[in-house]
Amino acid sequence: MPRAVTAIYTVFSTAAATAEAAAKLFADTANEAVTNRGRARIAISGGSTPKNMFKLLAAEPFLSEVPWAKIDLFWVDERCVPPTDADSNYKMTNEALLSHVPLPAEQIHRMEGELEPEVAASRYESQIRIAFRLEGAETPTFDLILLGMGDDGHTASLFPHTEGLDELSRIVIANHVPQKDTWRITLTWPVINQGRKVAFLIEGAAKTDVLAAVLTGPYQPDTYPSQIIRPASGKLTLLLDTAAAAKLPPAVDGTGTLNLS
Ligand SMILES: O=C1O[C@H](COP(=O)(O)O)[C@@H](O)[C@H](O)[C@H]1O
Repeated sequence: MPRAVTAIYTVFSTAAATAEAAAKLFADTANEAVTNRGRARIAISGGSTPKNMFKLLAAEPFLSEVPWAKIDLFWVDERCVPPTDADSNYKMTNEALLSHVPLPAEQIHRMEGELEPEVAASRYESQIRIAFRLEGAETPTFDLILLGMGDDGHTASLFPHTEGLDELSRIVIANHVPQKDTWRITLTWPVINQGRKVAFLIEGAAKTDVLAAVLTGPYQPDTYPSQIIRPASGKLTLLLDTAAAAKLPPAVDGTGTLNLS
């Protein structure tokens, strides 16, 4: 039985407004975590969607508002390529964000996509264990996990019908993606669901149908891996543009709620 959660979606008229809301969520959550726990541990996604948010975070007013010195930044997933490759999630983030902000290098925890996938996954799991000071079977609770969604319904690097969807005990895995003839490194879904705040940032008409299937269709996480994201907090946040939200129940004053059971 999937966990019951409330999905709260906010719909913005432009991609720029969606990116600004995501940047605000990042800044507010980082400040809240630093106030409450002295540090903020945030995991970000790659692909193309978060680029505008990263550019906003690298400029005022967010540049001054974000407590960079107290943030540990992690990735939700990575492609198995070197950090200089055009496909690298790290490269995009470095160019749009990291090279412009005072985030200390030792607090930037990148996945080593250039290594053999299993090695990269196990090294990243160790890196997380050290950063979170985990003991034994403890798993990490990120303050914020920012997710994207592909037009095939994948999230993180949990693609439809891949073995990674069955992993329940590890923190990080190498996931073989036959449909792309490649490997990916990814946080596992139980770890994503343990995040204090878990939010999707989704834009564009290419995602309209799959988003409606994920939120309003039957529960088929093997086909639509994004459906497996049901945070333990009981709340799932989605920041959407009008195109992505076009087939969801209409939002009232920009916000809609769906009880996922
Ligand atoms: O391959 C990936 O795809 C998803 C979605 O990317 P987008 O380009 O459609 O925004 C992304 O969330 C993930 O991090 C990335 O590795």
